[in-house]
Amino acid sequence: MAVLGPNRYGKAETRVVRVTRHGDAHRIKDLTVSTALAGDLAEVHLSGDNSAVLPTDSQKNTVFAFAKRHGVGAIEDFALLLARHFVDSQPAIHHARVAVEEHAWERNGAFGHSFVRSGREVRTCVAHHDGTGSWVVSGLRDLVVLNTTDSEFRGFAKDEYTTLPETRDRVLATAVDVSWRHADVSEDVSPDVLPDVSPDWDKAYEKARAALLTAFADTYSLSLQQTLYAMGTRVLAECPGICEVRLSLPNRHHFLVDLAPFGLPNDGEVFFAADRPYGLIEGTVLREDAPDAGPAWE
Ligand SMILES: O=c1[nH]c(=O)c2[nH]c(=O)[nH]c2[nH]1
Repeated sequence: MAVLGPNRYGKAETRVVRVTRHGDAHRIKDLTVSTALAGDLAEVHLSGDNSAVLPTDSQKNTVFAFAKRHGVGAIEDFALLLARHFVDSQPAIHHARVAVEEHAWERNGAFGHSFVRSGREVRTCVAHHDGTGSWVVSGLRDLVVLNTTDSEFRGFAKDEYTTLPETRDRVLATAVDVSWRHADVSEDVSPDVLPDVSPDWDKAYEKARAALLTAFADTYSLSLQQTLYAMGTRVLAECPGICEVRLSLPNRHHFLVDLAPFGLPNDGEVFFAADRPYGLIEGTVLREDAPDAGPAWE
């Protein structure tokens, strides 16, 4: 006998660009939005009764309509607005998860209407709402950083397969993929209304990003694991509203090239930047008194 397990459905990766026109000085928000709804959805799976199913096409349309109707400020507010809307408007839907990625653009010179896609990282968030509460995780990915010194890796365990030489000076590089959980998301659940009291998402983002970058640069690293912990603790120290930080750090290995065959020295000047395989260092840093995460990480 089979039974239906956990399930959800939605529209993945709706690409929406919202232009705001203030005279000649335009603004753009470029987002990828994914919705996922869960609730009383057994019948659609078991008997094919679609009466509880708001089509994923309608979910996509809602993203576009809300971008027009409410505008797009911080992506966390947009995600919460959508999540609350689906739960509040669909009797069968008891849980909504909305993930948003923001792709950064910069002004192209002094032109008000012209933009250059930025080489910056992608800003991310995931909002959950279940009718009684909301949870928000914010973050970023593809923040590529590199230190040319102040990184060692030695004293590690060795077995018969170990060939890695110990080093007291290496390049340390990674593409930061990080999410942080906000402890103090408003419980205001009124439909289509932004919460009265919500964290200043943009300020928290800039503070967390600055903390990550500073900790990466000023930590004398004995391992990427140690750097990960330093980055997580720095975010918690700088951002009181954040209670948990999850980091995923690929170790972008830079191998010193042997130039001796060409009669050349190589005193930490020429490296081979390998793309794979790569070490993947992952970890969570959280406050001792962090509240229960609920569905925040689902
Ligand atoms: O910072 C590092 N941590 C490791 O666990 C590891 N393993 C490895 O081969 N190089 C490194 N570097």
